[in-house]
Amino acid sequence: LATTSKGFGSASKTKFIHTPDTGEESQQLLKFLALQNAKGLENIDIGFNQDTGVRGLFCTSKIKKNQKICQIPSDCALALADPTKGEEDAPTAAHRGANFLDMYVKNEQAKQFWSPYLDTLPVYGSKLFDPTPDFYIDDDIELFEFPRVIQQAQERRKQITDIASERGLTVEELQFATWLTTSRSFKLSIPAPIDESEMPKIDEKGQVIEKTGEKKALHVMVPFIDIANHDSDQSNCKLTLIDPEKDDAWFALEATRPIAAGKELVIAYGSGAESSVELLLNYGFVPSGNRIDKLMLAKGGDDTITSLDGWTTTLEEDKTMLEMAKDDPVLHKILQFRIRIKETY
Ligand SMILES: C[S@@+](CC[C@H](N)C(=O)[O-])C[C@H]1O[C@@H](n2cnc3c(N)ncnc32)[C@H](O)[C@@H]1O
Repeated sequence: LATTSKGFGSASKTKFIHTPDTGEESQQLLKFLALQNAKGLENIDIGFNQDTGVRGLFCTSKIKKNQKICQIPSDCALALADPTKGEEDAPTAAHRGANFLDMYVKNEQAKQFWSPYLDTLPVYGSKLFDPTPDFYIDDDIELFEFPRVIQQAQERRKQITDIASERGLTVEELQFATWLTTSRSFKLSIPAPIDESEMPKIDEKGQVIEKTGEKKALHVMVPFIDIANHDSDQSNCKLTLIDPEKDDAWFALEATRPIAAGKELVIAYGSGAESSVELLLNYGFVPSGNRIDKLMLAKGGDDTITSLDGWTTTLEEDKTMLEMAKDDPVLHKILQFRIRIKETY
């Protein structure tokens, strides 16, 4: 417990729910960002949630609604495609993983510049590695008993195998890079950089059509902000892009509600309304609750379920097995998912 001032002489206790991350990697990342003129770093601690042990971001002081809690210069972000081409350059998750390896890990100059960030990323098999179903063997994938999970996990694996051979990468390195980039990147819609070498376009009246205004989808990894965890129902901040048309654009973590000092800063991943199926497939975790699941399972939704008859086990059996699967992370995640779906149904 620490004490913070509330103003007017009254002091209140701030309950911290995290243990600060004092490790060398985090300290180097903060130093690197400070050198790049990042703002608001003092408002946030990188730390470990004392309940879950998961690394995340925690605010050190009271935050107002709409406050830009921290700002990271856009030069620090890692684009996962050529910004002039956007999705054309990286249409699938596996392409973005391959681009990450080529552009940052295997490019000596880029690797050196970004090493304070790259060193903070999860490594394969570590506590921070939360595998998506495509890492599982076929028999385990089947145990999810959910058609779209099985189909997409297999599809992802095929994409990875194809792109690995196309780009001269090993399947293992590309599978991990694909997980890393999918679970940590933000999809943006940005004004496409103007290609001055291109001939100006003329409209039917012979007027030059302004080259601005065109938007491209681009996935980027934003150091530091990518440590924020997800909350399906109670996020308190979001990522915003400030001045995207200017050279000195910024990525900001912006409060969507007032936040008390000590709270974890949590965002809503992806579209902001991701079902637990999407969260599992792209980020590798099953949230403890998720209002969006009701819409997903509803009649006419993406994953309509008309009955629970086809499942091999009941909700109660899954809950009993979950208790026994504490030391088996693969089975634990499969059961968490089955319980999430059945509870929603
Ligand atoms: C963008 S990273 C967030 C930072 C991550 N905790 C770290 O320290 O590198 C996304 C990963 O964080 C974890 N994560 C985020 N939100 C979570 C949640 N609500 N429950 C469980 N794990 C979560 C998952 O492992 C996910 O793949």
